[in-house]
Amino acid sequence: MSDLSGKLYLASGSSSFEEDKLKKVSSIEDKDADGIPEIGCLSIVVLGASGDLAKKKTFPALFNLFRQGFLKSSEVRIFGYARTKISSEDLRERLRGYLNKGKEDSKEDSESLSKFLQLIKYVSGSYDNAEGFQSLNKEILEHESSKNSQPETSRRLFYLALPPSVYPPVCRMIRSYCMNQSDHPGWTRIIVEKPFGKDLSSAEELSTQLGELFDEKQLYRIDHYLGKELVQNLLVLRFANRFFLPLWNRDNIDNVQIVFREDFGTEGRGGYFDEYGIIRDIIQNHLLQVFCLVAMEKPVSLKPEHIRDEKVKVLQSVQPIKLEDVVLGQYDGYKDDPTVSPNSNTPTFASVILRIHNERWEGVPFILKAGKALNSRKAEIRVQFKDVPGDIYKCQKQGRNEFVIRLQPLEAMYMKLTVKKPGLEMSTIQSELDLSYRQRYQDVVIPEAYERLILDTIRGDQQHFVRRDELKAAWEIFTPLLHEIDDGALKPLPYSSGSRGPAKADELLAKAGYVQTHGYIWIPPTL
Ligand SMILES: NC(=O)C1=CN([C@@H]2O[C@H](COP(=O)(O)OP(=O)(O)OC[C@H]3O[C@@H](n4cnc5c(N)ncnc54)[C@H](OP(=O)(O)O)[C@@H]3O)[C@@H](O)[C@H]2O)C=CC1
Ligand SMILES: O=C1O[C@H](COP(=O)(O)O)[C@@H](O)[C@H](O)[C@H]1O
Repeated sequence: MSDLSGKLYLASGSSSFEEDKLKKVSSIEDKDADGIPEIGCLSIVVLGASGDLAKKKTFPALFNLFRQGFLKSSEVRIFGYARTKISSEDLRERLRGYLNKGKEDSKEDSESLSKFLQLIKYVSGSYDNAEGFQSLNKEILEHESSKNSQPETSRRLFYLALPPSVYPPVCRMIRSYCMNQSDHPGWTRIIVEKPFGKDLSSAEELSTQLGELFDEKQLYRIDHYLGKELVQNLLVLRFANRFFLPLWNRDNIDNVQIVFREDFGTEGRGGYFDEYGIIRDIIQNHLLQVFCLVAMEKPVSLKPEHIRDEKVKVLQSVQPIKLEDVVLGQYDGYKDDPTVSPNSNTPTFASVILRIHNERWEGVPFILKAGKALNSRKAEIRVQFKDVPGDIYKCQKQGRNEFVIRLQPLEAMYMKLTVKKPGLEMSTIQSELDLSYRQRYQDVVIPEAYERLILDTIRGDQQHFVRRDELKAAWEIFTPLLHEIDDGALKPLPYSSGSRGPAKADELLAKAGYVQTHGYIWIPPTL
């Protein structure tokens, strides 16, 4: 491998550890989505480096990419930026504990951690004045000149791990002081975190502000659910398997559930959460993205724009949400958090039925359900099929066929089906065809969502990021309901922490046509 100046990476001072890793990296990493070589000096700036997301997700993802050879010491420098006055060494020490998790024993990991930490430099400054960003730019330029990098080939990635209220000033500062001077093949790319606005008008306002500063091609609106292994598998599953093609429609499918459950509350994030609530935190983005991939039509090709075109179309086919199709809940004890308003009307649980007005899905309810402080932690898609017509085995009493995609934990797909009960008698039972990833792919470490999405950004692949019109269509669906909640017209029902959520949600599910299978439970296989 060589960069544009003809330097050989493997011969340019890389450690043997990195060399080994580099050899494992497939050649695809060297090209971006347009086929442009993805090499050259890379500066990654984490804005909000002192925060929660940065330490829990962003830096660990960068470390994993480094360990696997996707970020090379010879090219990369990582800059943390925030207002907090700490030194580079302080930041490295803060991060060490988070990056070390589960890896303390391996000498190889501890060496690579030290090397990774050395790539990090911290710059302190405010989010709305020139001085800090000029210092940041100076550091980036120093890095670029130390690598003899020209603007034509330099790459600058800005990760906004910040509250959305500061996106506009920060983006103005980046635009004014920190842009790479060339867009081709060098670049400047910006990753923005959700929530992108609070409703349709605020999201559009934010999109307009960012759109005045950057091209859509430079903006990567991250939704980390799009980086999860089984979410990335959805289109493959649907469009590369003959099994599913004829079944995936209103003739065969009775209802679809997309469910997110957490067994802990808002812990430490009560102030943020109370302003947003579960619909803005989880349903309008994460679950709706999954919904798109389950319900959209086949794209013309795998080009990011073709996929995103189909996502927009299905979102635009969603009918206005009816209030009778919504159940909200708030767990007991939520308001004990001093950062939460004592009169809060914010839902920590919601079950919402979406109905699609198109040829494939007319009449099939999609139930999107999310809750905090429930009795388990999992995220899954549950596709329930209709009853067998002319049921000579009386299977109906056993329960319906279901196809379940378990996004987390313990990634799996299983199909619940009726089989003959083994033995002399002719009777039927529910069983499953099971593809459990931990058992089937024992040697594979499933990458973290953030890891994959940051790598996609470096490669210039926007497929798994939210496009502006997609975001608008998503807010169009939920804004009327959110305004009803914000105005207090819809109240959350109380539920006990550690429960299934409000009983009304199960009633809504039954009303939507979901038939619970009694006496059957899927048990993830053990190795
Ligand atoms: N934390 C998580 O698990 C997740 C977070 N996100 C999103 O990621 C982004 C960052 O989240 P998170 O790290 O939790 O946020 P934090 O509240 O930890 O904020 C990040 C940093 O931003 C600065 N900051 C905080 N509040 C303000 C403010 N009002 N004005 C200016 N600067 C401020 C602080 O740095 P300093 O004071 O040093 O400048 C802080 O360390 C948000 O958009 C969030 O919605 C998305 C998914 C999950
Ligand atoms: O975006 C968010 O996601 C997390 C859940 O992410 P997961 O990958 O662990 O499922 C959620 O806890 C948080 O409230 C929300 O902001």
